[in-house]
Amino acid sequence: MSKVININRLKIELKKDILLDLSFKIKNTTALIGESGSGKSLTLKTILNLLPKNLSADFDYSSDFELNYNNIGFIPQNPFTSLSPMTKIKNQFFCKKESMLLALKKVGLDSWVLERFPNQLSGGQLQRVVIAIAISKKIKLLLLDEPTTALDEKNKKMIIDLIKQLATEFNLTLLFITHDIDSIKDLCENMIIIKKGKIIQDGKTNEILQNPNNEYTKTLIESNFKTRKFRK
Ligand SMILES: Nc1ncnc2c1ncn2[C@@H]1O[C@H](COP(=O)(O)OP(=O)(O)OP(=O)(O)O)[C@@H](O)[C@H]1O
Repeated sequence: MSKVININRLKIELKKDILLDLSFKIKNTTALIGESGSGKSLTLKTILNLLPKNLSADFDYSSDFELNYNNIGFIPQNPFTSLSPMTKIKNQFFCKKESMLLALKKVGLDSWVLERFPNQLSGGQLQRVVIAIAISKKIKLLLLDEPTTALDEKNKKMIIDLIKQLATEFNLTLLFITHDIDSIKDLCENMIIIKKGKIIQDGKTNEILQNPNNEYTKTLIESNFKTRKFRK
């Protein structure tokens, strides 16, 4: 079983305005869903200790491990900008070559990647490299910020399937942030819906999809399925 992280209090203020006020559990595979501006990135930045200085944070959590650089992997939205462009892939890992090769193998890549620069790889390959770097660190929690947004449909599915497989194999706890319910419905067991910095609904993904208890959740679900039909 993966570890549960209890976010007891996550409150972010900008002067007198409360931007975020949440408490929730990150359990197994959990998705945090909300429209633009709802507070998804602020939640991630707080967990990663990367909050801008103009904001004040009241953050309290409990878990079996510390939320720090060694235990957390982060997969950002855009693989094209998340790696250093002038640095060969082999120098973007922070481990021995043996561990690099092992991690690359887990994401379906090989040693040839190590001598390349990021702009010599495709989006799908780059996102796999980013995932390989994360798992090479023996992390416990994987944070994902819309990791498939910059990818085409084929790569999207490949990355979601890969994350699912690695989460099981490495016993990772996942927090997947997105506005796209469609991308997480087969991956995340639990779902938290946020609006304007507050939790609107949370529970099992399949139960929420079958029984959204408010208009906002319904709209998020419907807009996803509409977009999907439109794309076909
Ligand atoms: N550094 C900051 N200073 C002031 N306000 C901020 C700052 N960062 C974020 N905010 C505000 O906090 C709210 C939540 O922002 P956040 O970036 O977490 O949204 P989001 O859900 O990630 O949106 P998106 O899906 O568009 O990325 C927004 O109203 C935003 O304007």
